[in-house]
Amino acid sequence: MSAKIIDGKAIAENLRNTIAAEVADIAARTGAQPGLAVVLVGNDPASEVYVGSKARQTVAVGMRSFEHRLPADVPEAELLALVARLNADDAVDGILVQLPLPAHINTDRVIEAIDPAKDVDGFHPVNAGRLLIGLPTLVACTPLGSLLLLQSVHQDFSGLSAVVVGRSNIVGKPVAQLLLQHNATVTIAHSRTRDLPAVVRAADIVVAAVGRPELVRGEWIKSGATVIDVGINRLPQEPGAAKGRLVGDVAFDEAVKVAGAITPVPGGVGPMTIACLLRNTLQAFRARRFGE
Ligand SMILES: NC(=O)C1=CN([C@@H]2O[C@H](COP(=O)(O)OP(=O)(O)OC[C@H]3O[C@@H](n4cnc5c(N)ncnc54)[C@H](OP(=O)(O)O)[C@@H]3O)[C@@H](O)[C@H]2O)C=CC1
Ligand SMILES: Nc1nc(=O)c2c([nH]1)NC[C@@H]1CN(c3ccc(C(=O)N[C@@H](CCC(=O)O)C(=O)O)cc3)C=[N+]21
Repeated sequence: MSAKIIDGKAIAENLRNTIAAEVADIAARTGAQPGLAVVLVGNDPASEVYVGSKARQTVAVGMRSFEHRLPADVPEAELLALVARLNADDAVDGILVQLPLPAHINTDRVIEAIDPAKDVDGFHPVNAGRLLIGLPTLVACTPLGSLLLLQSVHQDFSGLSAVVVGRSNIVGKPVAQLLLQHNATVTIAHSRTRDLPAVVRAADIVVAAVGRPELVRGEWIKSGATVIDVGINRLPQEPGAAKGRLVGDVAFDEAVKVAGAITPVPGGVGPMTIACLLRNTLQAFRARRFGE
């Protein structure tokens, strides 16, 4: 038996279409338009690609896109000053500072400088804390996208055991919180976990957010489990190829034979991340301008 492939690309497109319709409706009624500011420090080629596609999709759903590019050696104070200007700019509803930042910049300080009401990444301690407590908030895009993909398979997670591999603040921890909030029984595994294959084998839902190409093998997966592969790993370039192949944290070809449903890489969580960024921007816009 072969797993159902969860089509993140198609689900993301649906979500973007819904957002575009709502943006058009609000524009027709009020003349107001949501705005998203993306800040890129340095010129990492992968980040350039993401920032470019974010800007394109922002405009495609009818929002304003503001791109700010700063040199890799920009002083931290200058980045903080830009964030302060964006906080004060009424045309800006969402602010995203692309990570990772160069080593001389204190990432926590930059994240904490963002107005929580405009923190469409959901990384600010206020928003992370609200998620933990179960208050309405801006939820980090990749975790939210992962949840929406899971909800395309499972109505409810009651009685299901979920294993999240990875405990980063931007993916692992918030994914685990969302799963818990939706009644899964959640285990968080990481680099110090003993016998990871056995831990994963117990899971009805596996979320892999590790950053290790194809770490999770097919034989680790319980038959019929749902697998969400968050990993985006670029393999070394083969001779003659333009680019290295993109693979997830799960050995897809093996896991697809065992799982009940699985996300591909590319075309899984990645496209959902950007769609959820637009969703969060619309949410922040409504909250700021209409108090919704
Ligand atoms: N699709 C998307 O939109 C996005 C994809 N990603 C991708 O998701 C992946 C994870 O990203 P991120 O959370 O930022 O990564 P981090 O490097 O911040 O965290 C990785 C986590 O994996 C754990 N880990 C590392 N090696 C192992 C191992 N051998 N066994 C078990 N656990 C291990 C680490 O454990 P410990 O804490 O003990 O060190 C850590 O908790 C990456 O591939 C990244 O590219 C990230 C963001 C968005
Ligand atoms: N402040 C901040 N917020 C982020 O959300 C953030 C970030 N920094 N830094 C980097 C990571 C990574 N990330 C991705 C977004 C989209 C795809 C995506 O669309 N991937 C496509 C393929 C893209 C390709 O071909 O390279 C896919 O999986 O199908 C991937 C990864 C957001 N991140």
